Amino acid sequence: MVVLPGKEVQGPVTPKGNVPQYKDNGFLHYCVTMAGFAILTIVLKYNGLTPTVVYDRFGELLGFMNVFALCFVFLLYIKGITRPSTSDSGKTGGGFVFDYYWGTELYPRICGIDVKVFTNCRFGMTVWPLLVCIYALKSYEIHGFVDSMFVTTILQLTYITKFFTWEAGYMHTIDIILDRSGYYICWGCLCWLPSLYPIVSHYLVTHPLRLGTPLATSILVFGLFSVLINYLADLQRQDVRKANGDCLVWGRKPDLIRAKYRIECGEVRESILLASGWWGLSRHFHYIPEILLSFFWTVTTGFENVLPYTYVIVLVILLTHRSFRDEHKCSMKYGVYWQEYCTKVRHRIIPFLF
Ligand SMILES: NC(=O)C1=CN([C@@H]2O[C@H](COP(=O)(O)OP(=O)(O)OC[C@H]3O[C@@H](n4cnc5c(N)ncnc54)[C@H](OP(=O)(O)O)[C@@H]3O)[C@@H](O)[C@H]2O)C=CC1
Ligand SMILES: CC(C)CCC[C@@H](C)[C@H]1CC[C@H]2C3=CC=C4C[C@@H](O)CC[C@]4(C)[C@H]3CC[C@]12C
Repeated sequence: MVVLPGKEVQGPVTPKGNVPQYKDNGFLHYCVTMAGFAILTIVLKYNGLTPTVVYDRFGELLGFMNVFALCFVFLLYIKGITRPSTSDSGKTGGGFVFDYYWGTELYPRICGIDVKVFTNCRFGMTVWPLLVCIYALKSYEIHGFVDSMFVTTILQLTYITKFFTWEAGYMHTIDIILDRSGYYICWGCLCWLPSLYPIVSHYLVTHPLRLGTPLATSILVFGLFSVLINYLADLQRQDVRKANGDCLVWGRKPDLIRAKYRIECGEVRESILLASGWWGLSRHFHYIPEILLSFFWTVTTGFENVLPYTYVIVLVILLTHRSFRDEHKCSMKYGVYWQEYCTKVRHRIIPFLF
């Protein structure tokens, strides 16, 4: 976060009128981390050691991370009250338990390091691919090449690589602009994400399944297609806003709503809501390929056990709940303009159904 070069980018203006600054070096960080991991793995191998010790002692690591995260969240709670980094901070009035859960600061920084970028991107989203590689290595040590592990590894790594190419876009999501740095986001990214998100790879170490080339290839192709759609949808709204609507969407002039909103100091600003392309099919169409992808990387485990499907199930709940939270936020922010968008695009996630 500190040493690697990157373009300075700005996040969206906060309710208190602050404009957070970021260094866009996420993709470089990801490449350096993965290359570092590969080199260390080779060095360890030459010395008769292996990184798969992380798999063997994962319970202990997770136990430590839990204690660390709970203490860290408490320190953030104190910091937000006594030494906040910005004016987007303070108690909510909901009492200690709620403030501990929700956090007391939107953009805490410690020694110049943005805490949420660290916990969400540089820890949670970084530990995930490392664990996926470690579990794949462990499986290889025990069973040799297994196609189900190969397919799930490729799909998860492609998805995570996609995330890092788009990390600056993530700075515009509700995790960053709405959720404070408290138990929910912080413990979630330090403990919940590393234990739940790579669960399929963890499961396959002890439950290898030979799919055969036709099935493995089909799952891989469908999975890669799902990542592509999800990526294109996220990119579409970003590109339309960057071009201020002066561009083509699916070969046509885009259907736009120029939505006005007011920030807390009373200043009026304008933003674009895209009502065509992926964003004209439903208001959160991009959640469908996101869920399908997780299904494809999980179906590699077969249908014997529901355990590896935990992530897919949680994701369906999380994204449905998120669509409500996000729409509440947009409706508060844009008022009649959001209603206009909802009238044009009637369905929330599944076109013609929901
Ligand atoms: N695997 C996981 O655990 C999860 C993955 N994801 C993925 O992360 C990515 C981003 O998540 P997402 O929930 O979309 O979060 P975002 O916050 O990026 O999306 C919602 C925001 O986009 C803007 N917006 C909404 N509708 C439109 C529109 N029609 N045109 C232009 N802008 C619009 C609004 O922000 P504004 O205020 O700027 O107008 C809205 O708050 C997705 O790919 C999603 O699938 C998400 C959650 C969990
Ligand atoms: C405490 C728990 C019950 C809940 C924990 C929630 C968080 C760990 C997760 C909530 C939203 C998640 C994410 C949102 C969007 C993302 C973009 C995507 O491209 C990659 C995944 C992620 C960063 C994802 C990560 C976990 C959450 C922050």
